[in-house]
Amino acid sequence: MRYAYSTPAIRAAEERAMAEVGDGALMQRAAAGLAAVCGDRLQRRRGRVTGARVLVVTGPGNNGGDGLYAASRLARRGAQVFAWLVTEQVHGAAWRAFERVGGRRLDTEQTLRRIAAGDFDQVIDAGFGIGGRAGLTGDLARIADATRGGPADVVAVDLPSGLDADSARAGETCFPADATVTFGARKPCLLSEPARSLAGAVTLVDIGLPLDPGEAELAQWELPELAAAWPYPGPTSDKYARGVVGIDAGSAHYPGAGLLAVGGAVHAGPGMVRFLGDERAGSIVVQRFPNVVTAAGRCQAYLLGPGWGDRDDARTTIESVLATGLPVVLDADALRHLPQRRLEHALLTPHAGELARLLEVDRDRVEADPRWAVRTAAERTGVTVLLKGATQYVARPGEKLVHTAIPGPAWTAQAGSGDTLAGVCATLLAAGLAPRDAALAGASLQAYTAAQHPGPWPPQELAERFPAVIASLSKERP
Ligand SMILES: NC(=O)C1=CN([C@@H]2O[C@H](COP(=O)(O)OP(=O)(O)OC[C@H]3O[C@@H](n4cnc5c(N)ncnc54)[C@H](OP(=O)(O)O)[C@@H]3O)[C@@H](O)[C@H]2O)[C@@H](O)CC1
Ligand SMILES: [K+]
Repeated sequence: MRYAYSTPAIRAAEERAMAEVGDGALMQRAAAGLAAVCGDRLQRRRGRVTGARVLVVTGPGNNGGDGLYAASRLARRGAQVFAWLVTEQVHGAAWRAFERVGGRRLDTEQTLRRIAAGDFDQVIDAGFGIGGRAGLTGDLARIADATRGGPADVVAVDLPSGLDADSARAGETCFPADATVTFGARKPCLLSEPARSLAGAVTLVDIGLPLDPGEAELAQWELPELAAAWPYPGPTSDKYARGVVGIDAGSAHYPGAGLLAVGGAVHAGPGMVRFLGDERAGSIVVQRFPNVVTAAGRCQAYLLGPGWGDRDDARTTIESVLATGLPVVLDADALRHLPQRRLEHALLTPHAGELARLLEVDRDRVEADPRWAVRTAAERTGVTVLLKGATQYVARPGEKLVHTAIPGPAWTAQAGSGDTLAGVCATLLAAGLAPRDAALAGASLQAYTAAQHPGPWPPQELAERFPAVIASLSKERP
């Protein structure tokens, strides 16, 4: 599990740590970790650190201090180090250390000229860290622009300047990095798209911040969580132990949605799938999946909504399934017909547009603050909510911590992916997983499968790769 902490939590932990080890020690630990990563990257690119030309884009606060101290360490390994100052203000002790090793200050025009000439092997972005605000202005924006796409390896200190540490937003202007070295704990921006992609490969340096996962803002699943949650059958499992899923998806207008939802469910390993939707959709489903049953009967979880379109009995269908008290995934068109009361046993799986409609806000508001949106929806509806998208957030009512699924490539951003995912989640509910784990496991499986099989696979073909991935995951089980 990867945890991310908000800036106030990190600042509070920093104070506790500083009370113990004193001022300065944390920065030295940070600078040592940063210099190690920068040195390794130089070594890999050019064979050695000696002779490398390194520019530190130096901000006025401690982020700038980290960068200058790290550059001083690289200078002691033979690098030539330069600094461009964002303002005249600079961390005094770090600046003196930088000057002592022969570090040189460049003015803006010299810096831009050298960047344009491809003169630097590495640019250390030590503009702003957790004290930073979204967006860059003035000469710093020019320098970031000039560096972008050039030959220098860009290493961000703590987080890329121009990002807001606590937000998923990418901002209009920022300093995209090839790698980010972050201190003490990950920041929410480093786990949330679109900000996440601007940070490159993230290394977490332990500087001894006393942080408790109970204070975390975000928790991202990794393979061990997925493998541990996945319901592998035991030696005596029968189809009811594995779970029977009832799927009402698709319509005469959208018969494909039924097929896609069933495809997701079938390839996630249910005991049985009952197709309870439109008759024409049902005949296509059975042709493709003869193991699917169309007769009504015992189910252990349901999926309602994909490809329903407009349907007169939407509300009554939802109510009758809710009345069973069995777990249910409410997806797509079912989300337009939710009862106006707190629900139980349901998992809602909206994308940003559907969540915006649910919350009666603009889609921009959801995209600007997805954690707020998913938490608010969970509080209002009383059930677990999975917000689908480039980062997939899961919130439960009464819980501040928001989880995210294992991230995957944008190949899954296509029509039909949501239908498939809803089928997987329903299968996991039928197997007895709690809604939060079903949401995280379903979304993680789909993303991880797409990462293992990159390319424009249609969702139904990606689903056909689930079984092999599920089998291989068993190696990760505790
Ligand atoms: N936490 C820890 O344990 C440790 C933390 N460490 C390091 O300290 C970093 C935090 O340092 P920090 O508090 O000095 O703030 P920092 O990010 O350097 O910003 C400086 C000032 O810049 C300004 N400013 C911001 N954005 C701007 C913008 N877009 N355009 C223009 N100006 C802008 C803003 O001032 P304002 O304008 O708001 O008055 C802000 O206060 C942290 O990220 C890590 O690298 C490590 O040393 C190890 C231990
Ligand atoms: K930075």
